[in-house]
Amino acid sequence: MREPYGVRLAAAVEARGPLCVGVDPHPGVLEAWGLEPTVQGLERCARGMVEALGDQVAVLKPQSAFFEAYGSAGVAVLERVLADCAAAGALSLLDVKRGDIGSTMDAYAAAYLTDGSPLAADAVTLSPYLGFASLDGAIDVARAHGRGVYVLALTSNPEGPQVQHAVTGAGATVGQTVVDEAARRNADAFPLGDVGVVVGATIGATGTRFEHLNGSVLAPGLGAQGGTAADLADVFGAALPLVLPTTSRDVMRAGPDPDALRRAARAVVGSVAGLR
Ligand SMILES: O=c1ccn([C@@H]2O[C@H](COP(=O)(O)O)[C@@H](O)[C@H]2O)c(=O)[nH]1
Repeated sequence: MREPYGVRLAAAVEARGPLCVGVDPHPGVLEAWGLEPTVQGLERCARGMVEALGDQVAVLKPQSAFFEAYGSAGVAVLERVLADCAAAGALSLLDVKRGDIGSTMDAYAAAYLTDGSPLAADAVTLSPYLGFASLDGAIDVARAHGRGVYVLALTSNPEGPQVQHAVTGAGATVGQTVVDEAARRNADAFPLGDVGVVVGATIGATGTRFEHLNGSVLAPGLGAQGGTAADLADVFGAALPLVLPTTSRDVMRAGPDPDALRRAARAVVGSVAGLR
């Protein structure tokens, strides 16, 4: 029986430091690595990232879109990348941003959160815009299998505030509502619940309150999107101990040399570890 995701995440961060490195085999990254934009290039890049960092960082986050772009052969590479993460001892967080009606969410949960599925990851990203409760079935499946979810709350892109800063009938912003719904599902968990949220490092001070969240906050946007370690302090303040910063291109551009990738990842850990 696998321990709960929140327990496994806390242990991984304690052992390896607070960092999630994204595995985004973007065409520009393949080119910089001297690889062709082919399935072979995709596999060399993505599995090279896990070879270099799988025994170094707490979490690796493959971005599904860059694998799906190559069709079934690309998805097969993603399956191998997820298996590599498990073998290397890094938690895998599959960035798929799924969100649908409950019955369809059950199928996504079977694909990404169920033991024995070739695409199962330790955690996945989910979108709450069909209503947070539409995700409850997937959250239940994640829990039953010692896995976790990260729900989009305040994303790192400049278009996010149009939706996420809107105020609901109950008087809270949409982003705060997502954080509060996650907090309800994490009540009483120790040291962290299994329902995380995604909040960009780029969003500035929004006044969003995290004190009851009791879950992980995935913070994308460092590096290529302009976010810095100092921004994390502004965005999260006292909630910094919950924050799992994530960066993809900023580390990947150091490759393909494995030592250079490790140095790049260590530099990011160093820049954020002192803030916590
Ligand atoms: O709000 C969000 C949610 C997810 N992402 C994803 O994270 C990486 C960021 O890549 P960088 O190269 O570090 O910019 C990418 O896969 C996004 O889809 C995000 O950026 N913001």
